[in-house]
Amino acid sequence: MENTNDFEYPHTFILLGASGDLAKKKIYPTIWYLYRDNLLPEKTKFFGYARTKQSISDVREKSKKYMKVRAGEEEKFEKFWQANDYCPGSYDKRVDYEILNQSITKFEKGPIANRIFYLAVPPTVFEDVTVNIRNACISIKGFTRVIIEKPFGRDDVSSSKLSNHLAGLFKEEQIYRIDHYLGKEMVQNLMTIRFANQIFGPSWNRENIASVLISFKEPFGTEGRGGYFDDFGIIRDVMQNHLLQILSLVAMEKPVSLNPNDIRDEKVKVLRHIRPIKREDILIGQYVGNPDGQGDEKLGYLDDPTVPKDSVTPTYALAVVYINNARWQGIPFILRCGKALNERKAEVRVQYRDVPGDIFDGHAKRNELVIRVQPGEALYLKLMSKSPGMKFDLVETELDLTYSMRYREADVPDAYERLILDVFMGTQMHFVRNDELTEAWRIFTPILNELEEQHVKPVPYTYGSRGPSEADKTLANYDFKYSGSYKWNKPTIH
Ligand SMILES: NC(=O)C1=CN([C@@H]2O[C@H](COP(=O)(O)OP(=O)(O)OC[C@H]3O[C@@H](n4cnc5c(N)ncnc54)[C@H](OP(=O)(O)O)[C@@H]3O)[C@@H](O)[C@H]2O)C=CC1
Ligand SMILES: O=C1O[C@H](COP(=O)(O)O)[C@@H](O)[C@H](O)[C@H]1O
Repeated sequence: MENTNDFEYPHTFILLGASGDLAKKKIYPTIWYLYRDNLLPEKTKFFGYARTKQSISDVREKSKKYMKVRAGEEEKFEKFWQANDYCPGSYDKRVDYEILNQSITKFEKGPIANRIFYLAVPPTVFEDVTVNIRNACISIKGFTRVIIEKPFGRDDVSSSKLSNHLAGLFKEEQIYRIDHYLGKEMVQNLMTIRFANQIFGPSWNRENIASVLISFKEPFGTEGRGGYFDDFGIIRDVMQNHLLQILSLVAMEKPVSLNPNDIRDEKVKVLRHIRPIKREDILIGQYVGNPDGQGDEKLGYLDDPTVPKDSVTPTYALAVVYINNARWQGIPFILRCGKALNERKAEVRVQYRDVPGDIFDGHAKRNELVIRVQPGEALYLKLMSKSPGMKFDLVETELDLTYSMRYREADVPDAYERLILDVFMGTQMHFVRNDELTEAWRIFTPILNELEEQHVKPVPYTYGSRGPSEADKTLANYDFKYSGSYKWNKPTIH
């Protein structure tokens, strides 16, 4: 067949679960921004599909407050909604998908037309939806691509069942598993930082690096979403996917090329060197209310009415993984994530070893390369310098690449914008391949089972704190040194 991967052909983007939260808060705004910026094929038609009986005007109304329309963009915004349609239907009845198919076909003029399905639906209907797309809706004159959202199962067995199910319906190159952290600017920058700078390559190993800390922090709790969360917990929600994806980009060997499969081959390879996490290598926590806090901060996880009163689901976890290869053997990679903490932050800290043969009476602190994913993308390298002036003292300082200062005009796109555009373009570099998923579950399933079977009680930490007090001791035990003496002189913008 002719290469159909061309933006001149008609494309249809079908959003299943169009009545849901993700759709209104994230996907409709995202496709609008892509449309507004003329990034999509000109002949793109959008279809919403869900059980709710409503019109496209209702969808528009519900997503209105999440979509930014700047002055002068009103006309384009109207055109965007004219390119949208909504088709109500059930998830399990083939006949409804046949009606959807007929509606899509009406717009597919010409010999070639492509379809992209975005599954913003709960896992319970996932199998029905994919079977019905395959049976009634695939494009017969172009490509069909399917975007799926986590959870990709809840352990190795359920994930492999899901993978087998999908493999029976679509080829791997048709499946786009979203981990939205792979769409974030600084996560995408990891490969560039590592492989386009000779300064880092030679020291990126066990001889020079003492430990690596990869953190995710959120300043809010489950806020009524505890029902979903309680079945998964923070390890499945954040650590097994987002943090492990970051780890594989930090630790993998240089890929043969930028070809998506060459990159994903290296990511899988590094994961294969990790043994499953052991009980002694993990600390779990659950937040409790802060009586002195404001509003929601007063409430602990167990106060969420959608959470069982005796739940032992962790809302915080710190786990250490070791990569048993020549580059990293013995070096702790510390993954740390939690909800209801003191701040919103996602970052990687690569901490170098102490300087050998110290001539500065122990005043030389460790170098640390910090890759700040959010908020406020930044890359800074903490280093020692002579204090300016007559004295010969040491001062802790940094080489600082703060994006908002260095790239003032740059517009850093949202993760979903990049990822959805990638699907139109057919590049799978920033999507999770099936074998990556298998490895991720191999590493995490035994500890998840052990924690659940033994009903291990998480340690309490206060809403709004930095997490369980034990965590800093654990970090120190795994050779992550915090001196507490570094001060950042925030530059002022002139
Ligand atoms: N370009 C930029 O944006 C730059 C920003 N900065 C800012 O300067 C400030 C300080 O820099 P930073 O790199 O964070 O350096 P620090 O070494 O001062 O702090 C590092 C982190 O260590 C953690 N920490 C605090 N107490 C302990 C402890 N007892 N044991 C172990 N860890 C501890 C905290 O994070 P946690 O609670 O997550 O553990 C803290 O953020 C930050 O706000 C940073 O964002 C600095 C340079 C450049
Ligand atoms: O996948 C998830 O990520 C969000 C955090 O995403 P971010 O882009 O805002 O950092 C988290 O709140 C949610 O629990 C989790 O499922």
